[in-house]
Amino acid sequence: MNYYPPCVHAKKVMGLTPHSDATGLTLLMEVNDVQGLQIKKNGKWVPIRPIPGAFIINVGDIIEIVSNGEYNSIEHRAVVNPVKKRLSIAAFHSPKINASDWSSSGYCEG
Ligand SMILES: O=C(O)CCC(=O)C(=O)O
Ligand SMILES: [Fe+2]
Repeated sequence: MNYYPPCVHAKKVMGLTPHSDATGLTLLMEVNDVQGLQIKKNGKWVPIRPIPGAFIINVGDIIEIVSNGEYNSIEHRAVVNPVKKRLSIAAFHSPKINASDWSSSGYCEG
C-alpha cells in the first residue's frame, strides 16, 4: 500500500521518484480515485486517469528482458495532490528464476 499525503507544495515535491518496476508484472490499483500516477511517453510525463475498480498492469524489467525488448518496462512516477491524500496498492509478480530453466528456454536468443 502506498500512501501519499496531501502537500500544499505539491509542485515542488515528488510522491515516488521515476523508476521502472524490477518485476515481471505489476498490478496497480489507484484506490481512492485521486490521480497521481504518470508514465513517461515520448519523453513527456503523461497522467494516468484512475478508473474505479480497474487494475493498471505494468510490464516490469523482467518481462522486458525475457521478451528481448518486445514489451517495454515503462518508466513511471507518482505525484502528490495539494489537497487530497492518495492511496495505491501495487502487487508485484515475478517468475521464479532458475538458472537452468533460463539457459534452456531460448528467451535470450536474438
Ligand atoms: O502509486 C502509484 O501510482 C505508483 C506506485 C509504484 O509505481 C510502485 O509502487 O512501484
Ligand atoms: Fe512502480
